[in-house]
Amino acid sequence: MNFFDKMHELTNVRLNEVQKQAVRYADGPLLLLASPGSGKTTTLNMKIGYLMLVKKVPASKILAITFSKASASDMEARFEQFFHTLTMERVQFSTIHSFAFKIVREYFRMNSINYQLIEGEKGSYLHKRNIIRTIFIEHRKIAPTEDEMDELLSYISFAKNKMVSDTELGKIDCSIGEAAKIYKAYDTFKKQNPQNLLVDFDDMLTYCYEILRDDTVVRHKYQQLYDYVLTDESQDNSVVQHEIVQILAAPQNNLCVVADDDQSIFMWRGADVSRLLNFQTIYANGKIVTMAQNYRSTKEIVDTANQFIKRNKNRYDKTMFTENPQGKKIEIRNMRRFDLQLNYLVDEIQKATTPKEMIVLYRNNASAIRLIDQLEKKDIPFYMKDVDVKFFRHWIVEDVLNFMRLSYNDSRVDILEKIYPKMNAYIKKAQITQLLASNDQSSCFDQLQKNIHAPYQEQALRKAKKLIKSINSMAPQEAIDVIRKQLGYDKSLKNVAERLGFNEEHLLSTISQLEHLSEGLPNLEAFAQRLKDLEEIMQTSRFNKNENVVTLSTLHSSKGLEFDCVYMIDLIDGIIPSKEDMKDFKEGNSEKMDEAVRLFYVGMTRARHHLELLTYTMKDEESVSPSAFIDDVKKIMLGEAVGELQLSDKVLKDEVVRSKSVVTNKSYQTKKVRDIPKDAIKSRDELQRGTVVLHQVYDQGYVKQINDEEIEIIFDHYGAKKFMLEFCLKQGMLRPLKK
Ligand SMILES: Nc1ncnc2c1ncn2[C@@H]1O[C@H](COP(=O)(O)OP(=O)(O)OP(=O)(O)O)[C@@H](O)[C@H]1O
Repeated sequence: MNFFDKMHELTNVRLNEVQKQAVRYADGPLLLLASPGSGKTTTLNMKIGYLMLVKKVPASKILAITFSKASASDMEARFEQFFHTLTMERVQFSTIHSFAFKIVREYFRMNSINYQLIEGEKGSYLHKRNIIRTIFIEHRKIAPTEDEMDELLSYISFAKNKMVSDTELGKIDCSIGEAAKIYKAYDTFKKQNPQNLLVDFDDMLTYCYEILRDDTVVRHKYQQLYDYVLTDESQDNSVVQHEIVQILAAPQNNLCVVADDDQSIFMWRGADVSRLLNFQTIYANGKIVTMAQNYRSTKEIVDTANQFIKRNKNRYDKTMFTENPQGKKIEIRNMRRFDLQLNYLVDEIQKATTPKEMIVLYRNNASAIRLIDQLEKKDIPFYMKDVDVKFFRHWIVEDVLNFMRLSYNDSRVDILEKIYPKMNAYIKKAQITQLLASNDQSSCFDQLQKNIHAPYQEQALRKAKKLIKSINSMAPQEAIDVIRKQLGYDKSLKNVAERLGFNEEHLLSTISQLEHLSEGLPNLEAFAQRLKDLEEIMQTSRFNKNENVVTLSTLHSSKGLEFDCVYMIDLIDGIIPSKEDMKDFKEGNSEKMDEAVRLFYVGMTRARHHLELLTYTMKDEESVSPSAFIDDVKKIMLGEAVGELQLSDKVLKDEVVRSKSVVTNKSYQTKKVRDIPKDAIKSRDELQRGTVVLHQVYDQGYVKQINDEEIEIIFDHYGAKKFMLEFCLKQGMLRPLKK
């Protein structure tokens, strides 16, 4: 009996002709282009079995590399299931990181180099985040916000993974001033003691690559160790990862690269799909086999997704097809309002007999907050993939809670100190400093009345005191409304967004989410408790993994999964595609738009039988436009040609007017660089001791000291602060005060 018949008998899987061809092709470089659901994991496993059982290759000579831990264990489990009766030998299934780290550890040991890992385990002073934070403060003279930290971490990781040279660092899109300098300082810091290196996850890859490149002994050892190298999910590999694989497979190049360029969605992490697109340039004798038969989804879903992805031009042209039955139509639901989408979804989940066959997909984690609130209220359990509790730690949430805390006791100057610039009481930093120094236990507002800095402050303080006291006995929803509108918090958010280039819409939507979460709660304590509870519910949802419950996931985390029913939600312009995707696209750069299309495609192809695309036209009293991708899908379903993307003008106009960016998981690429004001001070000659200036962030102040490198300004509200002069001039941070 031949190998394939035997496998059919044992596993009940009969490989198709293309899959067989991929299995048999053992010698030389092979790119196995696999459409979603085409059985790539199945084929890869069969190939390993074929190498061992037919070609008699010892398991120790085969290296199988995957991108994530989950796929390494998934491959191993499937291999075990297929072959446990046929062989006792075990193949090495590694993630690229664990394999690289093995080589690095061994090299360091041999050369008596000590190292310390600075990523993974939180809390230590020498943690990657802490080091970068300290360097940021040294350079920028101010602490980074959480968003800035995330953006900087992404930037550093991206540069490392893309192997960007020092001279090219400045060309990477990043809104953090001096990002390149911080990057270099971080790298230098890690290597300051060559006998005791600090190593983060990205360094494992870079060191591994450098060792393999430069150390002939180590390189030969590993090249001889493995006769066959196979890599899964290779569309997610970054430049440095591709380099490592390329060296390991040489010189015989018995390399099998399994990938789907249409599912490449980690460009923002440094994934480099061009390596796949240039496979036959890299390997002149490289063979490309396309596995396009989808075994997962109905014909309706496969055909629509296949047409949809063809919108992207820079890809291997393949036509996904299926022999599965036609199935139901893809449902497109355009609701009038966001909350109707929410109600509908909760209803659907509640009605489902096997909720574990259901997944809700969204682009941004923020989409899950109100959904889990509703699910919890209805006592519906769920499993959340890659839990992200950032929302509950957001500074806006902390601000609102601080307003509420102050309402219990307005003598708490420590709390007032955190929120005074965010309310319209004209309180200055110097006044807070005075309050902190005094031992007075009376109301902060009463104390401030004794020392007002302008006549108009008297009434403002009286009003603020009254409002803050009043919110204590209000229902939380009403209290938040007072904080937003009467205490001036919304206005302060708009100011922050304008000055720092934050996404105003995202800030307002965060506070508006909070307001919704407070609906129906009786008092402020209940509100604070509700936030804690929701965070805990989210965290503990991981224990529901194998239960009969619905799964919630970002589109990014859904790769590799399959479900009977898939609900893709919040499909509006501004989210998918995001404003940045649309803006770049209009300006002739389609990279980000192409990735958004792939993300949408990954979502669609998770569904076996039932796919619903949900959108709406109103959110938080504002009109929004259904995603341009929904129009595409509609046209495909009606058999119409898909033309130019019909992007919503409204979103783009808003973008221009408000000059703000959108939040997605791709922070380093999506932040918009703030426009430099026309009247910004550009020369050092315009500044001297005593010059009164307006700073983009801290408002009015005067120059206390200035030299060629630094400028120190005393601000009316924030006291003394030092800045790098060059940065201030280049970024237009200072403007002259108009008389
Ligand atoms: N030749 C075949 N005949 C029948 N079923 C098959 C065949 N090959 C694969 N399958 C089935 O198709 C489904 C999808 O296979 P697999 O999970 O390997 O796909 P995939 O290519 O890894 O998908 P994705 O890229 O979307 O994650 C599995 O249920 C698998 O058993």
